[in-house]
Amino acid sequence: MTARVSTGTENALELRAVSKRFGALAALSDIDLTVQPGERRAVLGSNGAGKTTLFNCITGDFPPSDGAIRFFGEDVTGFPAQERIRRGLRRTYQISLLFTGLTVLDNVYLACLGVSRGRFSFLRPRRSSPLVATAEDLVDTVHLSDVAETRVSDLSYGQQRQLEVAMALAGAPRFILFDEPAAGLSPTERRELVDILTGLPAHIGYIIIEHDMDVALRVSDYVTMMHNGRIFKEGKPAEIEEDPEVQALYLGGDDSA
Ligand SMILES: Nc1ncnc2c1ncn2[C@@H]1O[C@H](COP(=O)(O)OP(=O)(O)OP(=O)(O)O)[C@@H](O)[C@H]1O
Repeated sequence: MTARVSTGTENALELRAVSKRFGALAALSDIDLTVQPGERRAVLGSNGAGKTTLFNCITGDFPPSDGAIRFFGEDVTGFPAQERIRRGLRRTYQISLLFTGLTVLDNVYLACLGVSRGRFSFLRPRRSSPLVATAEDLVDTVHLSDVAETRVSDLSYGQQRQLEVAMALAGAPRFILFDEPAAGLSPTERRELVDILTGLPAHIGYIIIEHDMDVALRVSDYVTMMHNGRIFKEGKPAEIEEDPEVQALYLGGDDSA
């Protein structure tokens, strides 16, 4: 496996000895993780491995029990979620958070409005608003221009997941956490999502939690495998794919690693 060490330059994300306990349960134990700017990282692991807990600690949805988290060099361990968003961190959730009665464009516009500090307005968006143009660009980035004026409730499930990617792109993020964006998608929808993720601007790094090994390996530069709240393996996609221990865990259902 390729070793990942800090180069001394500013990393996008750096976790040092991060642990999270829920009572007696250690959901995360001693996690060290370094992700460089623009890097695309997949986090894989069985149910309960601690992947979503890892995201929650990084976003500030809840604090770690121990350890430190740095975002582009700044210690954000004690920062509330909103402060991390202001610094360019975004996430998507397993559960959809879309306004289903509004159009695709309105959803993205509202996401842009929500992250543009101090510019709240109760008026309907005007076509001339710069934020509308930004929202249109984001809709295009996720291949939804043809349905920009369609209500979200009339979109396919796959299109709704694409829309969630657009919403995460609002407000010029530097880093995005994608929580199982391919879950429930058809093979065609998965290919579309892979195209969208691999086509994102190069400066935007991300971590993607993904159960589908094929999707994870295609959209990432580097892979972190978790099991029982710990990192047990890291490497490039090709190394992970060929690793016998990973194969045993993923294909054989071995729970003893
Ligand atoms: N708020 C919480 N309170 C108590 N236990 C929790 C909480 N959140 C997570 N856990 C527990 O922590 C462990 C890790 O859960 P987590 O959701 O992070 O795993 P995961 O790898 O994301 O799994 P999945 O793939 O099923 O989403 C599990 O045993 C879970 O039951």
